[in-house]
This record gives sequence, C-alpha cells and structure tokens, in this order.
Amino acid sequence: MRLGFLGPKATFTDIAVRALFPDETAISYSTIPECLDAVEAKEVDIAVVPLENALEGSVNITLDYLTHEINLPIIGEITAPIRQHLMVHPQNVDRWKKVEKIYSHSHAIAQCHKFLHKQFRGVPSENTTSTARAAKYVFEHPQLNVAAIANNLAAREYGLTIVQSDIHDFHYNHTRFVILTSNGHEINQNQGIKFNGYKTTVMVQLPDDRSGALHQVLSAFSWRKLNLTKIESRPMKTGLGNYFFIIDIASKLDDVLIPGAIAELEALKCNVKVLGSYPSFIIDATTVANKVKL
Ligand SMILES: O=C(O)C(=O)C[C@]1(C(=O)O)C=C[C@@H](O)C=C1
Repeated sequence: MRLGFLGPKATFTDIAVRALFPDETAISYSTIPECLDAVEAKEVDIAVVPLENALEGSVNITLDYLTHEINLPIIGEITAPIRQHLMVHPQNVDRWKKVEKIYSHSHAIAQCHKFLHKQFRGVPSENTTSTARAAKYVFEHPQLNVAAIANNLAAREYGLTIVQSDIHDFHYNHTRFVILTSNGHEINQNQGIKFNGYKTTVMVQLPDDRSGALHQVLSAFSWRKLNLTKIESRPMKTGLGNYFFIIDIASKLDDVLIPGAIAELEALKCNVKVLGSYPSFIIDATTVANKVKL
C-alpha cells in the first residue's frame, strides 16, 4: 500500500502514521493540499492529514479541501497526544533566550500562545507548512539565532536541542488525523492500537435561511438517539451568511438509523453528503513512545 502524509519526516502526522501503519513506507508531502491531491490522483492509496486539534479547533484547509475540492471518503481517524517543545540548533543553546524568530505550523504557534506571550513577547513568529519543516529550517540555518516549535521526534531527526519542554498552554492537547482513500481501501478495527468505536461524518447544507432549520436538523438525530460528537459550520464560499454544517455521529453507518435521519433531512430540503463512516483509534503518550521508539 502506498501512503502519503503531511511531512517532512517527524511531523505529528508522521507520528500518527507510524502508530497506525508501522509496516508501511510512507511518502511525505509538503502541504495538506499536495497530500490530498496525491491521493485523489492515485499517486498514493491513502493519505493521512490533520483535521482537528483540541485547543485550536479544525484545520480549516483540510476541512475545506474535503468539502469543496475533492470527493474522497474518510476511512479512519486517529487521535494522538500533542506535546510541543521549543528547540534550537545545538550551536545556539547558550543564547536561546534571545532567539530572534520562532518558526512553526500556525496551529502549533497558537497552541503555545500564552507561553510565547509571556516568555518571548515581541519576538516574531513565522508559519511553516508543518512543525517538522520548522525544525528542518532551524537545523539548516545554524548561523541564525532562531527556534522551532515541534515534537521530540523532530528534535531527534533534525539534531536540535530542546530548550523548553511542553510549552503548549493546556495540558489536554490532542489532534485528530483522518485517513482518506481513492481506491476503496478499508481499515480494519484491529490495528494493534486502541479502537475507539465507529464514527460517521456528514455534511449538511440547509435549504435557506428559515427559522428553526438547524433545530429540525438536530432533532432528526436526537429522537433517533444518535449521539453527535461534533457540529461545526463552515462558509459555503458563495456569499456572506451561507454556511454548511459538518456533523460527526458516534455510530457506524447502519441500515436504519443514519439513513433514516438522512432521509428526514432530505425531506426538509437539506443537501446531505456522507463524508465517511470509519473506525476511530486513539493513542496515548506511552503508545506513541513505544511505536516511534522515542
Ligand atoms: O505540523 C505538524 O507536525 C502536523 O502534523 C500538523 C499539525 C496541524 O495541522 O494541526 C498537527 C498537529 C499539531 O496540532 C500541529 C500541527
């Protein structure tokens, strides 16, 4: 199986891939769109990209791509703990408190906002396409007194020194990564890591700006006792005020309940698209340490 992921080596996405697919050789792509284009073009069989972070919310580029640009099913998800560390080139360890710029993925920078505000007020930060990209840049520029925010694996991979560990602002920091396919590939629930039940993700577009429309949508799920784990609105990109909803249901797509809810929504003139029904996995810090041999 060919697998694509948001790289380069040692991103958090890479950690998720190593935990879920330890025996596969994976191809890294520099950006989320490149990774998703690759799976759509069948350059790879599956792609793994970040979708949602517990502190920062959705990774909008992933969500928008899934809903506007490509038509591929989600076939699995994995939730992994996220620990952010500040790291510098070993040559700059003595002057790390005076770094002139901090590089990382925008989500990682946002996860460390309080830390950066307190310890590095006035020091500019610059977004990179991933945390590992930032670590690689810092390694390649020892002459610059700059730092990266990234994980342990990146520090090891790019030979950087961690000068401050666990700088994310809230202890519960987790990210959900989704797996997509273009060739009907399926993921079994027995992957040797903790299986956390099935989920079904649907995209719902309301018919028009009508009072109570969202209430009617939610009641189609609620009276069937379908538990929702997430509901989020995103712009349709067709005009101000035009939104659709992404809804995660904590159940497998069955023959009765979810199709019944979808039929009810369609009768209300909603547009409904199932983005996937898939097994969900969760890993903890110990599993990460064992799987990626940290
Ligand atoms: O940059 C990485 O290491 C990624 O895998 C991307 C990403 C994200 O897009 O949210 C994944 C997990 C963390 O929340 C920070 C960054």
